[in-house]
Amino acid sequence: MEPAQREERVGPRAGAVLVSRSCEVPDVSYRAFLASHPAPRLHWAAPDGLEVVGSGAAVTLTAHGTDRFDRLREDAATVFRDVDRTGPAETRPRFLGGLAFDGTHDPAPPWTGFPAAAFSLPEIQVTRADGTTWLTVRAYGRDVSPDDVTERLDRTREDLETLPSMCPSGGSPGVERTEVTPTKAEWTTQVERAIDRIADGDLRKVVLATALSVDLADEIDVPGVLERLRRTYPNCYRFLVQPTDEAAFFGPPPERLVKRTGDRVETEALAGSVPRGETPEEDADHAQSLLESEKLQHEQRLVVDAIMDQLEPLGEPAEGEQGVRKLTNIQHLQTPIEATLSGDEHVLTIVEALHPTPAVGGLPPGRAWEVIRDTETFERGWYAAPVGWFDSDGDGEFAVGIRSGVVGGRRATLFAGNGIVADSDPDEEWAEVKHKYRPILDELERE
Ligand SMILES: C=C(O[C@@H]1C=C(C(=O)O)C=C[C@H]1O)C(=O)O
Repeated sequence: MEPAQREERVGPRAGAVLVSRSCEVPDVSYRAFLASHPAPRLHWAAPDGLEVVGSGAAVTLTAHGTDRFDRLREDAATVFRDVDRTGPAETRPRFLGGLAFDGTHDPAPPWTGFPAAAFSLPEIQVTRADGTTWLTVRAYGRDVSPDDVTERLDRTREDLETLPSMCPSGGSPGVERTEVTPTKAEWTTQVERAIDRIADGDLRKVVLATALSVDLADEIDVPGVLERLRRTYPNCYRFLVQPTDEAAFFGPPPERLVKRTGDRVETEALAGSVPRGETPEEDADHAQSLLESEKLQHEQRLVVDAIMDQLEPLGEPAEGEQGVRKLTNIQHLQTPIEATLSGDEHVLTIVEALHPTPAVGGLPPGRAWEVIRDTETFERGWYAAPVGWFDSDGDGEFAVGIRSGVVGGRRATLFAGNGIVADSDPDEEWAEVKHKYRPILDELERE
């Protein structure tokens, strides 16, 4: 099914028009859509509503370096300058994509095809919002014919009707071998060194991550996995960023980095973790220990205060009531934070101000990043970095790309990290990190 995989990315250009046509369609299986459309493929689902799936890229914005956010905002403004579109607000152009953890990221394997920032407007997109499903077809260029786009919309609508509404489950690929970086012994040394640095006084918290390299017995059915994650992690985001057939980054992250709607900003501090219990009593005991732990409350407080400080220059932040966020495999301390913007700040500006929060970086941020770079022996790539969408008004929503992995062929690399503070215990932190692999690892292992 069209469109064919493209070698070349189409970037923003002066004088080009974005032509977009949409129509309402009967609900479509996202899994079937993804399975029958080639890369580039994108998927975004927020737990409270918007679900988007797309194939092809009418236009792609990429950026590298410390000014990558400025570059994205400017290039997006160029694309949005001339838009010819039909359809309701739900189908307005939303750039979907994300960024690498670090602006100077170099796309070496397993991150082939993932620049330091990349956002696209899919050529074919299905949007589900407020119980309605829409199909959108787009083209971008200097001599795009709107009639051609309308014709393509009609053809694509017919194609969609032939998609099965349910597909048989592809099953799990099976795991042949796993290798974790660092080893348990190396991790213990890394955590002890981080604790020493904290004792020295120039570091308060650092999030150290691990990478699990997995050799698969078979190729993975990513659309099938995303469909199953909808059921196993219903209160999480779900995303897929797949620039080519060679590499797909995906996962069910629980953490919101930011949602901007007009002058309203919603974010959260999510830090401090305990396992779920086997019984309701054990589960409640774990939750209680989470709330009562001085160490975990300290970790959470550092994140809340940092986010409040990071938002302060942009508006008026307000801290909500702390609670326990229960996921299928783990529970976290969570504090919602809201802000009213004082100016018309683009969601990318807020992303830039917040990323990385000390939930995935540390404190102070510059020092923590130095420690991460000195310590971790693999590239974070897009792990723990912003993934989401933005529109022409500067509204948008981003998750933190954790509980995630990048897969190509029969090799998957999963990532998981944990916040290290003064009284961290390497063994406990190790056990906790392993829990964070579960959402994807469970899908890779054969039942
Ligand atoms: C870094 C990760 O998770 C983050 C770290 C947490 C912690 O230290 O307790 C909890 C939630 C996330 O903000 C991860 O999942 O890889």
